[in-house]
Amino acid sequence: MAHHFNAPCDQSGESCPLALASKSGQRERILHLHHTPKGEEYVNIELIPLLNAKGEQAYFVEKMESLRLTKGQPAVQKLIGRAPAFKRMLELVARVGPSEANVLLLGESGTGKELVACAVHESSLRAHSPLVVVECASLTDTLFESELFGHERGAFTGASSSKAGLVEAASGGTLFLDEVGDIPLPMQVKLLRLLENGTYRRVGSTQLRRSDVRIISATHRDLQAMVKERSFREDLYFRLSTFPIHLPSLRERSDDIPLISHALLSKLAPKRNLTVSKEALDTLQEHAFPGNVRELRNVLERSTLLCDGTVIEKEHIKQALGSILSAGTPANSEKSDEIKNLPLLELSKGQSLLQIEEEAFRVQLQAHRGTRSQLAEKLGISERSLYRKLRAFGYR
Ligand SMILES: Nc1ncnc2c1ncn2[C@@H]1O[C@H](COP(=O)(O)OP(=O)(O)OP(=O)(O)O)[C@@H](O)[C@H]1O
Repeated sequence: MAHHFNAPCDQSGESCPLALASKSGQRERILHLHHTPKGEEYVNIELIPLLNAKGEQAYFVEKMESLRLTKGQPAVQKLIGRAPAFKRMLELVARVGPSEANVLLLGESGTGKELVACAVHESSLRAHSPLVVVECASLTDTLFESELFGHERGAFTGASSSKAGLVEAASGGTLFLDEVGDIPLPMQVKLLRLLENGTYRRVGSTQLRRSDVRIISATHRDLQAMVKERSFREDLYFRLSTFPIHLPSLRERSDDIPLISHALLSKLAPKRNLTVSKEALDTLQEHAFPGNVRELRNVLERSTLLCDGTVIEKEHIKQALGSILSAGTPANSEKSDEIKNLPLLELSKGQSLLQIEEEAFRVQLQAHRGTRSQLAEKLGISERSLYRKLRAFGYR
C-alpha cells in the first residue's frame, strides 16, 4: 500500500478519507504520507460522495494531489515528522496554502515557523512570486517603516536615493512577518491599513500605493494576552489571524525525535553513516528541548564531534546535553574544572530567573567583540532570538 501499512489506513493510526466521506455524506479532504517511486511525499486526498436517484451514496470520486512542488526540495519535505500533532499541523498547512487567507503561525522558538511559512507559500497560487521575510524583531521603529514601505529621496538624513520597500518586493507573492508581536504600536496602524485596503505610502511621499500581498505572520508570544494589555492592536490581531496554526513543540511530539535525529545526522555528517543507540534516543526523548528542533540539531552536531565511531551512544548525548545545560551535571572532570573556573554571578536574594538571564546576557554582550551572528552562535540561540532578547532587555 502507498502508505506502507499492512492494514487500511484507519486501522493504522491515520484517518481514512473514504470512511470520513461515507459517514458525513459530504466532501472530505485529508493529508496522507505516501511512499512513491520518487520517495516519500505528502498527498492531499479528496473524497466526494455521489448519490444515486434514491439519494443514497452510490459512488465516490477520489482525487489525489501531491502538495505542490516548486523548488528542488520543497519546504514541506524539509519538515520532518509523523507524530499526530505534527500531521494535524501539516493538514492545516495543506488546507490553507492554496487559499488567500492570512495565516498566523504560533509556536515556540525553533519549532519550524519559517519552514512552515515557506510551505504555505509554496503550496499557494503565489508560489512563483517572491516570499519576502521581514524580521520584525531586528528592526527599530524608524527602520521598520522605511524597510517595509520604502522611502523617497531626501525623506530622512542618509536617504540619498529613493528605495522600494519589502511590501513592493513581495508584490504578487507573500510577505512573511516574523516575530510580528515585536512590531511597535505606531507601525501597527500602518500595517493595518495595508491589510484592510491594500494601500501604503513610502516614507516622505504622499502618493498612495497599492500592493497585492498575502500575509503570513509568526510569533512565539501570546498575542491575545498582548491585546488584553493593549500592547498589540486587537483589529490587527483579527486581520492577521484569519487562520491560526499552532506548531507543536518537540516535547509534544517526542515520538518524532528518532526520525528527525536520523535525518539531521545524515545532513550533519553525510559521509559517516552515523546511527543513534536505543539508550541515546531514550535520553534525547527524556530531554525537554526548550529550543526545539534547533536545539536537537545543536545537540546532535556536538555528539557527532564527541563520537569517534559510527554509533552515537547515551554518553555522547549526555555530554552534549551537559554542555548546554547548567553546570549541574558535568560530563567529565575536565568540563567540571572548566565550569569551576567560570566567573560566578553574584545573585541577590529573590532575584528572578529572568533577571539572572538578563545579567548573564549583559556580561556576554559586553565581553563580545565579534558580530551579532557570532554572538548568537556563542549563546546557542538564533539570531532572531538574540534580537528579541536585545529588545526585551532594552538594548535598542
Ligand atoms: N519539522 C522539522 N523538520 C526538520 N527540521 C526542522 C523542523 N522544524 C524546524 N526545523 C529546523 O530547525 C531550525 C529552526 O527552524 P525555524 O527557523 O523555521 O524555526 P522558528 O520557529 O522560525 O524559530 P525562531 O522563532 O527561533 O526563529 C531550522 O534549522 C529548521 O530547518
